[in-house]
Amino acid sequence: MTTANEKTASMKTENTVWHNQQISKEQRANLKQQKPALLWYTGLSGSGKSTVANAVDSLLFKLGCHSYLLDGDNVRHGLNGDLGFSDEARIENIRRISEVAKLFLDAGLIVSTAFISPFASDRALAKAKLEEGEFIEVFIDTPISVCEQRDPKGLYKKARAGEIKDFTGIDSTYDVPTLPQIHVKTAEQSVEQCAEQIVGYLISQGFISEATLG
Ligand SMILES: Nc1ncnc2c1ncn2[C@@H]1O[C@H](COP(=O)(O)OS(=O)(=O)O)[C@@H](OP(=O)(O)O)[C@H]1O
Ligand SMILES: Nc1ncnc2c1ncn2[C@@H]1O[C@H](COP(=O)(O)OP(=O)(O)O)[C@@H](O)[C@H]1O
Repeated sequence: MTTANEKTASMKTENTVWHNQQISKEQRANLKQQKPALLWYTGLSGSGKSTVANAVDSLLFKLGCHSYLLDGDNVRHGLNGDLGFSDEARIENIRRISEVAKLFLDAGLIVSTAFISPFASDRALAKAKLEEGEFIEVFIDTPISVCEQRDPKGLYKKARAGEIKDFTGIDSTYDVPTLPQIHVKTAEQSVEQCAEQIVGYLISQGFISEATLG
């Protein structure tokens, strides 16, 4: 398996030079009166990543925050449309997402990413790209039995019938987060409760302040 590190090492960047920009990340964030953060949602298919991340993004919007949501299915329609679901493709998927998220943080935004992101090593690499404290792992913890019962896209049914290979939780690995900053259980909490818990964390950690809320 090619790791993301090996991939980066093989990139042809010898003749490119980094340009510092005149406007800093801090200036951009100050203008928005918030601290950039990355809410990194992870969980099985059907666990509720998109639903909860959308609820959080809507709440942030209503509160006057500047945020953006990168959603798995949507990003795979464009930027990552060339990637499938082998281990290698998932690693490259998460590598690209973490780089895009980093750019959005640089623009001063509160970013949400909603991808299965099954491998702990890739989530650790995404975290390592950011400044201390900016990476907030949000574990959408939903038992596979509940995900399978919900089956909003009929994918578990197809995977069980052998029509989809390498399906997460069935014949492809999911590394359960060991120390997520935020842990929500969608089988026990409503969407609203999950969203309030997550936004509450952002307020308690100072990413959103009185100034942001006006
Ligand atoms: N084999 C297999 N395994 C898991 N998921 C599959 C698969 N094939 C298609 N899908 C659909 O793709 C969505 C997951 O894409 P991600 O980019 O989040 O996956 S990953 O992070 O690269 O593992 C996932 O979306 P969510 O249900 O929103 O998680 C599925 O709709
Ligand atoms: N508390 C909850 N939080 C999130 N989703 C929930 C909850 N209760 C039920 N659901 C339902 O579960 C499904 C989750 O689907 P989705 O958000 O697309 O998950 P994922 O993005 O992880 O694949 C949706 O149909 C949603 O309405």
